[in-house]
Amino acid sequence: MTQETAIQDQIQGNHCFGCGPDNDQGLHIKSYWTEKDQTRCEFFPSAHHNAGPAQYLNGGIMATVIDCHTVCTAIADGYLQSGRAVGSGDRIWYATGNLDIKYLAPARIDTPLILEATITERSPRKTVLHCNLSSDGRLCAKAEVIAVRVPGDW
Ligand SMILES: CCCCCCCCCCCCCCCC(=O)SCCNC(=O)CCNC(=O)[C@H](O)C(C)(C)COP(=O)(O)OP(=O)(O)OC[C@H]1O[C@@H](n2cnc3c(N)ncnc32)[C@H](O)[C@@H]1OP(=O)(O)O
Repeated sequence: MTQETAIQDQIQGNHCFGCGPDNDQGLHIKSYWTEKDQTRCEFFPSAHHNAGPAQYLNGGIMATVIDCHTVCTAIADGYLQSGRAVGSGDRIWYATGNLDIKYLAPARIDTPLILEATITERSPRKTVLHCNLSSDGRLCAKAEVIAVRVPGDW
């Protein structure tokens, strides 16, 4: 279940700091389906995304990329569950209801992050996802996210 076009590039008018193609100063993450209910994102940190020590990545940036990768996965899944192409017709939109992160090890600023999300539960109003964030072959954070469906004009 691989695809060439990122989920984010199939959705119009997204100004989100983490995932919006329409945000000039954003992180511009890109997420792709890998298997049924699973997506992957590779993110290259910039030098100014530091934590206190210059060699490590800021935890808020880690939270942002996890948030955006998982919520975009929930949005894409919402379209698929409705039998529609992602981004087609009336907007299907989810917001973060809960983001529970465990920071397990520091992530280096000069190494790409790999995010792997899995949908673990879905209902008409919410989607629950697990996400692992790895860097340099090491699991640096794991998260549980609840994405809640909101109206298209949210
Ligand atoms: C011009 C065109 C533009 C198009 C553009 C498209 C852009 C497309 C890409 C965007 C990608 C964004 C990626 C970043 C995502 C963000 O950063 S969003 C910003 C951060 N989040 C927020 O600001 C959300 C603020 N909170 C809220 O708005 C509301 O509290 C919520 C979360 C929508 C929930 O609303 P609600 O009416 O309380 O929901 P409710 O019906 O009571 O609950 C529904 C279900 O969710 C559960 N739930 C609700 N809240 C929670 C919670 N906090 N914790 C746990 N469970 C919860 C409930 O238990 C319930 O579960 P079930 O009973 O069904 O099992």
